[in-house]
Amino acid sequence: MKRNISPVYYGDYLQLDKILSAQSLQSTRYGEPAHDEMLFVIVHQVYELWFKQVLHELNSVIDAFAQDSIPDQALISVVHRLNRIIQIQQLMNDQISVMETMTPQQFLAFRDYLVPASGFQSIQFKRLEISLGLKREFRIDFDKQSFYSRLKDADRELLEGLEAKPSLFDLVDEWLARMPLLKFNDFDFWKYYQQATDTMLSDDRQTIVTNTTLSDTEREQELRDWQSTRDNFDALFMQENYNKLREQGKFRLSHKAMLAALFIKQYSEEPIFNLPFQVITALTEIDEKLTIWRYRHAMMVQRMLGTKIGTGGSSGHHYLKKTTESNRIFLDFFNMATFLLPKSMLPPLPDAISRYLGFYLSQGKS
Ligand code: HEM
Ligand SMILES: N[C@@H](CC(=O)c1ccccc1NC=O)C(=O)O
Repeated sequence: MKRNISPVYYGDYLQLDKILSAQSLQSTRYGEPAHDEMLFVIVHQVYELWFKQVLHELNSVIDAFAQDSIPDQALISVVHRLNRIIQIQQLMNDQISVMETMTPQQFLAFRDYLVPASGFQSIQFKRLEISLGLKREFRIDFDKQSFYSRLKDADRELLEGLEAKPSLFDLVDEWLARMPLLKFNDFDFWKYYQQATDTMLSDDRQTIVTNTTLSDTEREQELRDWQSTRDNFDALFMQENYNKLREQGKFRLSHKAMLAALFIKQYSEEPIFNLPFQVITALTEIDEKLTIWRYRHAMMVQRMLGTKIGTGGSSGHHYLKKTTESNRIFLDFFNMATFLLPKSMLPPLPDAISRYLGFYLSQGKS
């Protein structure tokens, strides 16, 4: 690495003149400055800086998955960057409590000056959602319209351009579906898996039927839930059924990707599956942390505004709470746990396959 020729000065390097003179308060334009508006502005600016860093990491991960093939070295750096995103998300979730040191009344001192701005117009947040894989058709109605009506033309065009590109979800789906692990000459893994899961489900049904503490209505409900789990299992082994449920929105991953992810989760301790397993785990964590952020933000809004409508025109708390469930992206990675078997019930892999999966570099002591 080359050494710098001219000396660097801390404040110049970080362009603090720009950052530290960028807190102009709306309240000063209309009267006495509201003391707490400074906190409100700075907290938002800090969020936007972290969004920038998260997008920087996320875009490099998207680039890696967009390549024709992804070598293990690239996956190592993908996992590293995804884990960095997770740590930043933790910070962003914790930061809600700093905002919550402002009381509702302190907020009301300057809230009216903010209309009609709101977090809806955070382009970086929307970029984050879209790049991860939130499709417009999944958004709730109010939010679908906000795309058209509440943004400046240039911002709207930028987001629409991004919606037309493959998201991280799309690329991960393709990557999983391409995995060559599912065909092993004469060993039909899924047939064995189906038998094992049949046993597990029959045991579950028996438990419901013989549970004397359940009322008739409770038992009927549990049996209905059991049947729905049974249907999901059947779909797993029959592509046509799977695709039907997928059209109804029960699954989002493609059938092939779902099977690959399940295989990876079941055999996560096999060395060649471990990195893909870490990718799946990190994406699950990112979805969970984003959902927690949405929930904490919605709670903060309830605390600040009760049931008042938002400055952006939504119903406020009610709208935000709904998005915590409807805007999930990697939900399949959570629900997949339904299909997991305990290690003791797993089909033993034939010798040739385990040898293929293992790293036979270590020879053991002789
Ligand atoms: C006093 C604190 C806050 C209140 C009362 C509040 C309130 C709201 C409300 C009511 C909405 C719905 C849009 C509307 O109709 O106005 C909203 C959306 C949003 N807010 Fe906040 N907010 C607060 C702080 C923050 C902070 C610190 C951030 C961090 C960047 C943020 C980011 C967002 C984002 C990204 C949305 C859009 C969410 C979506 O469309 O799913 N908000 N906020
Ligand atoms: N939507 C909020 C106002 C608000 O929080 C806000 C306003 C301008 C810029 C960012 C905001 N933060 C998040 O929505 C409200 O209805 O009070």
